[in-house]
Amino acid sequence: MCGILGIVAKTPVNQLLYDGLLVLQHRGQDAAGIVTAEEQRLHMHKGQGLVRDVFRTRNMRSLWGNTGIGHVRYPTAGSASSLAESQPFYVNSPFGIVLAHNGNLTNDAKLKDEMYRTDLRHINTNSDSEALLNVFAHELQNRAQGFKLDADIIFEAVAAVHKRVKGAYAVVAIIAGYGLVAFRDPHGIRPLTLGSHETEAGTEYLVASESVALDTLGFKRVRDIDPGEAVYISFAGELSNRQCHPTPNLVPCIFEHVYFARPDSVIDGISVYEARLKMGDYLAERVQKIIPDLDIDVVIPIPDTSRASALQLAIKLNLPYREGFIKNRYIGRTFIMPGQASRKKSVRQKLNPIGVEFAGRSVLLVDDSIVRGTTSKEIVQMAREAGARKVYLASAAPPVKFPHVYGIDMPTRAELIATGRTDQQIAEEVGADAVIYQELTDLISACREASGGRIQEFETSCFDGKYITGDITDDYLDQLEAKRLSPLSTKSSDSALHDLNIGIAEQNLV
Ligand SMILES: O=P(O)(O)OC[C@H]1O[C@H](OP(=O)(O)OP(=O)(O)O)[C@H](O)[C@@H]1O
Ligand SMILES: NC(=O)CC[C@H](N)C(=O)O
Ligand SMILES: [Mg+2]
Repeated sequence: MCGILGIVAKTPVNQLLYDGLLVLQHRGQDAAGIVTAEEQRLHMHKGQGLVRDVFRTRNMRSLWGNTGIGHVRYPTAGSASSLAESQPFYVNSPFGIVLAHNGNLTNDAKLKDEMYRTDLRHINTNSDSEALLNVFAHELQNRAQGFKLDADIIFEAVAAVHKRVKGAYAVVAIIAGYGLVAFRDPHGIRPLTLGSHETEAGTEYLVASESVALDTLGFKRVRDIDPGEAVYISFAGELSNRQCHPTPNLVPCIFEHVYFARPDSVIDGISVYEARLKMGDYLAERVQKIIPDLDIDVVIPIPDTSRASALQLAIKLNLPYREGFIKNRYIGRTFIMPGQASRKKSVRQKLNPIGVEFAGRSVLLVDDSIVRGTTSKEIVQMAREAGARKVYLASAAPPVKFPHVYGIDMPTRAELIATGRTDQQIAEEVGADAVIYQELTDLISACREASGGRIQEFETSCFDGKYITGDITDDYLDQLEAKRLSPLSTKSSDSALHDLNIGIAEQNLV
């Protein structure tokens, strides 16, 4: 899952973009990039690593202009960690376009083939986002009359993108000389929100993956961008919008609410925090059913993401809630790190138990999700080493059993701890006395209730194998897995760790 951000302001945007990317850092730790625009001129700086490591003062100084976009990257299925695939991407024709993408395309192989054979465009990386940029560029070029461009032409180009592209895409882009474009796929799988800020010089606009960026940067939330909709904001700050798909249907990714998004964000009108509290309520009922005697002395969250659900679960069951694991604040999220070796090592570096909370007690550990089981195995063992009498493990999400193809790196069934195992076998695998999973219907109810009943359907494929875009076949999943399991792919994602902060790309694009 990546974080994207676009701003059209009245004064230089470099610092706003930097600060905005910092609050979206939880969505991608692999690479970061910013492009700013001064009319026809684009300035880019991007590199591998965290935002704070990629941008130095000298880089910031070169990012001139009152409009800009930014990206933090978490590489998805099919693509490895590499500088070449860091975003935003640039294409010089037509006009000069830069684009930042959150999501994952499911027909990028076909698109790349079409680019080569029909559209005569060169794609130089394995990134699906580069293909997406070139489809948009091609559709814009087909419609532009000479060098003249207006909102209608841009919206027709986005409509054409919707026809050609499948999968998940929330996008911000800049067209040199014109303005900022933002659009969302017809199911709105990935989030995208719009905010504004009034100044004496006029209205400024911000588009971001999560509302937390608006809060931090002093913008007011206007609304979420609708699925299928495109918004165009000229450099002068005039906003136009259009629904560019004939049958848009909001089916947002439920994993944003389980794990990805920050709890202080509001996505499609759902407070992520409230959704997680409700997950805790439902999970409490499951715990009561599976451990009727409630032989549990204490409820302990696995920091950070499970905290809200764990707290609510403890309240509901009338059990004490304690912080039994202390998180090292300098270690990032482990699940989105590339390579299993680094993820495993980081869990131990990240979490350390407080002995007194475990010694002689029966503990209920609560996590938001169990995916590969990397975290669970380590923390159950830590709890035992700290003297716990019994260790139960509850997950606010159901077992993750299917690859995620819309922007989360869960590509092979073999990697998922729930594949081919019963709950009892999973408990044995992680060393717990029992594992208690949320039911999928309850997870959906939690999010539906948090939406006030407005959103009926969620993208839940990693739990039930039902893919909303309708193009995911067994063959597709087999190919994805084969690609992922090839030695070349493993090597590139693990070795990427050693490259962190080494590769930096800087360009003044004219
Ligand atoms: O079963 P696994 O493959 O280990 O994946 C699931 C774990 O990874 C995530 O934590 P992460 O450390 O990424 O972030 P957090 O601090 O936001 O909880 C998630 O919250 C679970 O704890
Ligand atoms: N997680 C994401 O949204 C990734 C975007 C894009 N598919 C990439 O790999 O860079
Ligand atoms: Mg976690």
